[in-house]
Amino acid sequence: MYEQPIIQVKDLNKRFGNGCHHCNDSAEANLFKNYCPKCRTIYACRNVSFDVYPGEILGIVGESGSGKSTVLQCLYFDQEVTSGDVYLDDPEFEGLNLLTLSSQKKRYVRNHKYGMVYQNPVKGLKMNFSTIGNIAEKLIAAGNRNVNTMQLIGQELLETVQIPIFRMKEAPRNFSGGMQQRVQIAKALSNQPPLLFLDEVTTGLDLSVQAAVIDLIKQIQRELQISMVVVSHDLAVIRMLADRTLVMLNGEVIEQGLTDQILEDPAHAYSQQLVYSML
Ligand SMILES: Nc1ncnc2c1ncn2[C@@H]1O[C@H](COP(=O)(O)OP(=O)(O)OP(=O)(O)O)[C@@H](O)[C@H]1O
Repeated sequence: MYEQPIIQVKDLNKRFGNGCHHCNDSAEANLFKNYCPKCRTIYACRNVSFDVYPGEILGIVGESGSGKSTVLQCLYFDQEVTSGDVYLDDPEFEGLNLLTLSSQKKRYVRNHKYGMVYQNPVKGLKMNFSTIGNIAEKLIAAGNRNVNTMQLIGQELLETVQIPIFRMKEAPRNFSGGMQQRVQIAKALSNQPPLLFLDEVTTGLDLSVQAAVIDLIKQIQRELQISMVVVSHDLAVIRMLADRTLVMLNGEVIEQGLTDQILEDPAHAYSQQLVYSML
């Protein structure tokens, strides 16, 4: 049976700067890497298009500065896009380009339909709130009001991400990097979003903690069947997590396909370099 993508992203563009006649007319031809050598406008992502299917993990891999985080930030409305269309398979938003919604509606989408785990936990958590308070914050934003229910949901989520319940009143600033990422994951899952964005969630963690966070993400995907977009500069992380992968370079998607296919037979020279550097 043909399955409808949970999210469709079409021709997403984000530039930092106004552009000039040199790059506006023909960005493709006149850029050096991802910027215009005349006006220094940065074309952080250019014509990025992809679909994510229900229960699928889509990986986005590429070197630092290739535009991976910008794509997630545009989808999560942290950045205003320059142009592009994003459609969610949801009766509430049928046929609506999410990028053109009012800020109130965008907030609604963030609170009810999306979860986000940032590379830097400081962006995703209130470091001085209690851990359970951080989860409650997202639950309240999603419309929950019953304190007992929120407490129960919070405890269940902390169990899922293996944070001891007796530490739930502690602030995340007391926790290790791996624990902070786990709290972010619990918070992101609290509104039961159909779609989760994860930005370099294992970067900066030591190898055994990285492996534990990756196992947790796989377990969540298996048990909850949430669709995910996982961004990493590390192809080894993408290999462990993603069903399909986009390879980005200088703001563009240069290759996409099944992760196994890209690993076995990378078509683009840059993807080949990424794969060989992993061996
Ligand atoms: N607020 C900003 N102002 C100007 N340029 C920006 C801004 N944010 C990102 N950029 C530029 O956009 C490009 C893409 O950055 P982005 O952070 O998306 O890359 P990335 O692939 O996620 O790399 P990293 O993993 O190092 O964050 C880079 O050239 C970056 O310098």
